[in-house]
Amino acid sequence: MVILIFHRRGCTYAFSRACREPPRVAEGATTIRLVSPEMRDIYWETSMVLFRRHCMITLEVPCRDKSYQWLLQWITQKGARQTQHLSVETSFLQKDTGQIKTKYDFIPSVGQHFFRYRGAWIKVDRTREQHTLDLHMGVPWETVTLTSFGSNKQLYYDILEEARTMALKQHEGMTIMYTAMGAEWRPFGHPRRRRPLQSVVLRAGLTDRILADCLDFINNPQWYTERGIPYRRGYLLYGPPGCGKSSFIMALAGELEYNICVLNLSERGLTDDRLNHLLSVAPQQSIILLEDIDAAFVSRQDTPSQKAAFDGLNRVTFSGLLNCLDGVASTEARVVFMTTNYLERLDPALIRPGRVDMKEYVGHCDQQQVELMFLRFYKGERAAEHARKFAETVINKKKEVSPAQIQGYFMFHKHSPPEDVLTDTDAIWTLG
Ligand SMILES: Nc1ncnc2c1ncn2[C@@H]1O[C@H](COP(=O)(O)OP(=O)(O)OP(=O)(O)O)[C@@H](O)[C@H]1O
Repeated sequence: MVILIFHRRGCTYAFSRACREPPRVAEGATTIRLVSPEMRDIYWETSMVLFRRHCMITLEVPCRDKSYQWLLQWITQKGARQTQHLSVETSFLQKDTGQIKTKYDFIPSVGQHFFRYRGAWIKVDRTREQHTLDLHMGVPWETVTLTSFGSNKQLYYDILEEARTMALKQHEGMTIMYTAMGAEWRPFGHPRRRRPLQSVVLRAGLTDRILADCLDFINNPQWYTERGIPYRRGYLLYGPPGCGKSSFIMALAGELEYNICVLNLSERGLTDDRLNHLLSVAPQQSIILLEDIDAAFVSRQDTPSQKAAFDGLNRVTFSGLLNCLDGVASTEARVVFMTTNYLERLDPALIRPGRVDMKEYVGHCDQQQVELMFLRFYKGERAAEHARKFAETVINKKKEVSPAQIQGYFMFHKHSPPEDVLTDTDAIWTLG
């Protein structure tokens, strides 16, 4: 068999004349001069066809895949070269001061780009279908294809891992809120800075009790598997408005390093099937939050006319929700939080153990909560004494007061000395 060997761009290639074997880098080969430039081109083209067939590896990432955006951003960071074609992605970041900063990311636009990774050149083809839509998002269907020499799949695995880690790092210390769009979850708004758990002041022991229960649940999947119990846990926080139910769930998610998937059960078009699907594809490490759960359904005690008003709205049914909650089985911890202002309006079937494992009342302030809230707002030598006095005055008024009202009052007196805050307490109930 005749082996042809030639040298091109620093590499020496060899292939059989009969073209039955793929070309390979020849061991110990020396460059040979081919008789004419035409011959050289023919050999080169032939060898490249074979080379592509046998020695190129491509990875196709469709826009519906979770890693699609990560990958585009990673490629930009790695410095896609030989391209002047960029598209912009605008996002918002919350700084430590709470200020929102606008961030512009340039990502490779539709077309061809090249970058180098671990010594290998990689070609990026970002293509957009003109006639195919991603039906859920209503945007043209896109694909990114990476092509590189060799047959090492590990290269792509490493790229995807790096892209994922880089994307997660960007949101370190942040809580991402997801909302349901079609059949999938999409982040909405900007990722929020984690709220410290102790900034939500609940009755003594309540925060620790819920946190300990969540941690126990998350850290013991084995316990559930061994007993054949679905690995999920449901929580219900009920109580008057402005007492910290939503704020606590946000802060708890931050503490657990979870994100939050908010589901609006009253949404038209949220059918039982869609709900079921959404619950089973919720992002990893996320809390499913069903707020104001009482507003989504008519209770069994409601009048026929009230029930009729709900009919035909193409919404999730009560029995559909019960089934979905039962069916939320997944290999990783599934945490569902529900909130309501009206516990008595909830159907007992919804809050029976298994669907709701822990029910906690989050109510108006007691003296200790008022004191702690004061201390979170005012510092100084006499802060403890002022806090005690303020809390006594407020509680002695014998009127219900929510933490939101106390917070509003402190914000009104943001620039007042603590002494003034002690004298104007009636304003707590009259401010906005
Ligand atoms: N216990 C608390 N400690 C600190 N701040 C609180 C507390 N409760 C409420 N707040 C403040 O009051 C505002 C409203 O709170 P939040 O929305 O969490 O109340 P909620 O109980 O969920 O109300 P709703 O039932 O109306 O949804 C927030 O800005 C929050 O910071």
